[in-house]
Amino acid sequence: MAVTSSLPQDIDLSIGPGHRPADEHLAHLKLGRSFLAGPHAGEDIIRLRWYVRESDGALVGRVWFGPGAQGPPGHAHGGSMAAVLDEALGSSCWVAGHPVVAAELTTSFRAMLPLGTVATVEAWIEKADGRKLYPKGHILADDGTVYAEASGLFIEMTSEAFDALADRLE
Ligand SMILES: CCCCCCCCCC(=O)SCCNC(=O)CCNC(=O)[C@H](O)C(C)(C)COP(=O)(O)OP(=O)(O)OC[C@H]1O[C@@H](n2cnc3c(N)ncnc32)[C@H](O)[C@@H]1OP(=O)(O)O
Repeated sequence: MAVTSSLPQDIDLSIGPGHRPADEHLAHLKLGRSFLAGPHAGEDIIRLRWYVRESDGALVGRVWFGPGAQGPPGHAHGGSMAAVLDEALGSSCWVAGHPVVAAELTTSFRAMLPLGTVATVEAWIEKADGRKLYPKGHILADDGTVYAEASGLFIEMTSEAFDALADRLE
């Protein structure tokens, strides 16, 4: 069954009585926007390109965190960095021939990443044990500063599970 990718207009995220918007509590801070709550305009959240390093097969990315990726004022949301690392660690397995999904992901945030920064992502398979892959990765500034690093357990899909997913591609 194909998954539709059209933008739904009728998703109801309202909640029952006894709640008021958290924005009202935060309005005095003038945070403006956040990675998850938006508002988002166009494609100014994250842009990235993945590469495979020819010397060792590691996955390397160049990533830009835009205004829509905001967490703390002017800096990247931890979830935005975790999302990049999730995809990086998973993709390091896929490009090595292992179609995986994430089972566990541990992320350490080491330095705040200013919005507008272009950073480098690196990810590689640290260890493999049957269907269990243990990739690691990090997001680095051009001067070597580590913004965030991650390790995870990724499970290689069975051929039946992979075929079932392939059936859902549009
Ligand atoms: C080019 C394309 C690039 C794409 C990159 C994508 C990167 C993005 C990665 C993601 O974010 S994927 C989305 C988030 N992940 C999920 O939605 C996965 C949800 N979980 C599952 O689908 C299943 O739980 C899973 C496939 C992970 C495991 O189910 P299985 O039935 O295939 O495996 P099974 O339960 O037999 O477990 C196999 C082994 O893994 C272990 N295991 C499974 N899930 C675990 C878990 N969550 N934590 C720890 N260990 C786990 C399990 O104990 C067992 O260990 P042993 O072999 O030693 O007995």
